[in-house]
Amino acid sequence: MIEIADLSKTFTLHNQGAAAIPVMQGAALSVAPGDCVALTGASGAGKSTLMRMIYGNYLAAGGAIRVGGVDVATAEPRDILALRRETLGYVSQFLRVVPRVPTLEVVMEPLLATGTGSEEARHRAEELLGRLNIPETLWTLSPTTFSGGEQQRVNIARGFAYPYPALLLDEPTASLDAANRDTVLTLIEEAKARGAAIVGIFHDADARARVCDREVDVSAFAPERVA
Ligand SMILES: Nc1ncnc2c1ncn2[C@@H]1O[C@H](COP(=O)(O)OP(=O)(O)OP(=O)(O)O)[C@@H](O)[C@H]1O
Repeated sequence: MIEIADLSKTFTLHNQGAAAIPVMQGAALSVAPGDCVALTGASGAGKSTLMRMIYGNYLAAGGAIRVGGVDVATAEPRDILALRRETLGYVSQFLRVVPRVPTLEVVMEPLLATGTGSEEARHRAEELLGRLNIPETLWTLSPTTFSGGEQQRVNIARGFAYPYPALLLDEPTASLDAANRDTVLTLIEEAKARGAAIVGIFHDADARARVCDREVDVSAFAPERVA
């Protein structure tokens, strides 16, 4: 479902005479439906960079990133937007929403965007918000003023509402209490059981052990240093 081959990334520092900093070379990764792969490696090794390249936020310098039938490394922006709508979900660490949109609509939106009827979308959103312990009194309010943990849980509800065939998870259990952490890990298990291919960054080693089938250390993709 996710196939990465010979992927490289260079950052260009425009404020320093366009200096080119290679940060990744020869990255390879293959994630089958139902598999969850954890990206590991020390801080700065390139976990977030790889994740952002898979989502199409960072441009690759070379190589291929196939998600479903689309090569994100070379796809047109409109094809990347279609891929994000129908195939590739991303649970980032922080919720970014349009102000004044109620929580329930924030969670329903990925379902409505892919043609699910509003009754069914509402039902799924209510189920997820309930499981993630967001009080019903908050559902009609915008999440912009919610606590950090509540915003994270709304973000997770939104990310798991639509059954994406591929999912990127950036520290989905960070700063959650034990009960909510358990719910998120169960949601990941359910996504795997329906065949989602998942790539995640999990600093929580126990969470990794529970839901991940493999670990890939991105330090192996560091460019060779010229001495
Ligand atoms: N815009 C940029 N310009 C230059 N270098 C960058 C830029 N963004 C990231 N880097 C470098 O790319 C490397 C990989 O960073 P990345 O954030 O992917 O690491 P990480 O493994 O996710 O780290 P952490 O666990 O701390 O989040 C780091 O050396 C970082 O300094």
